[in-house]
Amino acid sequence: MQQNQHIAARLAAVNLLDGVLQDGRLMSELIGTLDKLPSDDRARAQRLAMVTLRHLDSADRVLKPFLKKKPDQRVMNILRLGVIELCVQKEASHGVVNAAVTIVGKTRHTAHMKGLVNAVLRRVSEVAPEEWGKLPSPQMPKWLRKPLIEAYGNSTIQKIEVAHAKGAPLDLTPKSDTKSVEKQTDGVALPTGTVRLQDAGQVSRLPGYDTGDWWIQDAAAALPARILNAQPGEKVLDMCAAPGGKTLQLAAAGADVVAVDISEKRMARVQENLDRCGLEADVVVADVLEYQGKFDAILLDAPCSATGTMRRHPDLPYAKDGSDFGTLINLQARMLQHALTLVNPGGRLVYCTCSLLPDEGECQIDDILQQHSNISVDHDALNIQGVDPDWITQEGGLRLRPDFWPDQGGMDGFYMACLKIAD
Ligand SMILES: C[S@@+](CC[C@H](N)C(=O)[O-])C[C@H]1O[C@@H](n2cnc3c(N)ncnc32)[C@H](O)[C@@H]1O
Repeated sequence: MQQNQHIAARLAAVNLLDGVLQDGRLMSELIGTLDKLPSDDRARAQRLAMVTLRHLDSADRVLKPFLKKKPDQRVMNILRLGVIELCVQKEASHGVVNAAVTIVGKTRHTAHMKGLVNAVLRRVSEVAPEEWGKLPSPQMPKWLRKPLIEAYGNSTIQKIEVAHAKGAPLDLTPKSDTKSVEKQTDGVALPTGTVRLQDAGQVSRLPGYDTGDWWIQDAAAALPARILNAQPGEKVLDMCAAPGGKTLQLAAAGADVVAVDISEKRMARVQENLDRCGLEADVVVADVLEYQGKFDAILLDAPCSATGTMRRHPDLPYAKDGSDFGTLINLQARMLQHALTLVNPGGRLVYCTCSLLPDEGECQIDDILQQHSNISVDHDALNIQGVDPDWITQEGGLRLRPDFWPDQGGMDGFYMACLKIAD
């Protein structure tokens, strides 16, 4: 029975890999396919698929000498999963090889590859686990690596790849008191006030979850709202708000917050989070491009490539190929232009994206500054606790990268800038 369950989880992991690598779908879109599995198997399947995607380049390097010709994608994914189980999960070789052979035998068009899978994984199990630690960090796919090397240079990209391979810890934003959240969760407070947990386990079981003392938010993602520095009673618009980490920060600061997002489903999560944390905001489902009103301060967290979140979402560079980035860059520019019409004179706007691509960050701000003589960058806004002056860019924004804070567990890639609108 136990053995069958493990086969079920491994089979589901291979199906997830097929979904990402063959069909170009994100893991978040595929999770629903696991609904029939018991929760332990579901978690195991997701974990196995995520670790395999995170180390895909290394798994392929290990397999290459043992394959005269690359087999079809499904067989390749079964082999990749086997390599990861042997080299990362350190599972016993007989169980890994038997499971892989069983899975390859389950599908008619791959069943004839049982012998190859058996032979390759047996040979991998003899040499690879020891060699694994000597491999370079897995590289991201070329379509993304190339523009990022152009933007940051080869050595920075190598450091970012080291950070991606490590994955991400769990970061919490305290509702009010950092010290008590640090103590309650046994976490460590980072210089910017985020509390970081290395081995969190199930989030809803952590102390302070039910009482809404904190919410999950990467340390980098917590900075745009800190830079906006909303004041009690100020009228603040959170554009593109769901799932609501920044809405919660703005509401916790005592601002009068309107949170707008086009996704009804995601906005239901914003309301749930507000309720859990005992905070209030006006939650509106709408297209921000059509939304009207006047505000003292605006936070625009525009939809983007999400390339800054790859350490958390290793499926992203495989499910995407960059073909939709032009549309996103255009949408960001339109949202930014519209947002500026909603700010009161003398007000401020923080623009941000969880992207590593300068086209979605620095270039958007450069364009706005060229087009509007009444708008300037608020350099003083970046003067907040824990922000390293080295992170400040030429035009006055903040460029955050996964390779920053390497000894503390890194941070997501992010860009943000605070714009001032003249009176
Ligand atoms: C980067 S996420 C926002 C994350 C959020 N600010 C937070 O901190 O939790 C981008 C959001 O933009 C929303 N979005 C995309 N196009 C939109 C539009 N035209 N109008 C409103 N929201 C939109 C998506 O539904 C998504 O929730």
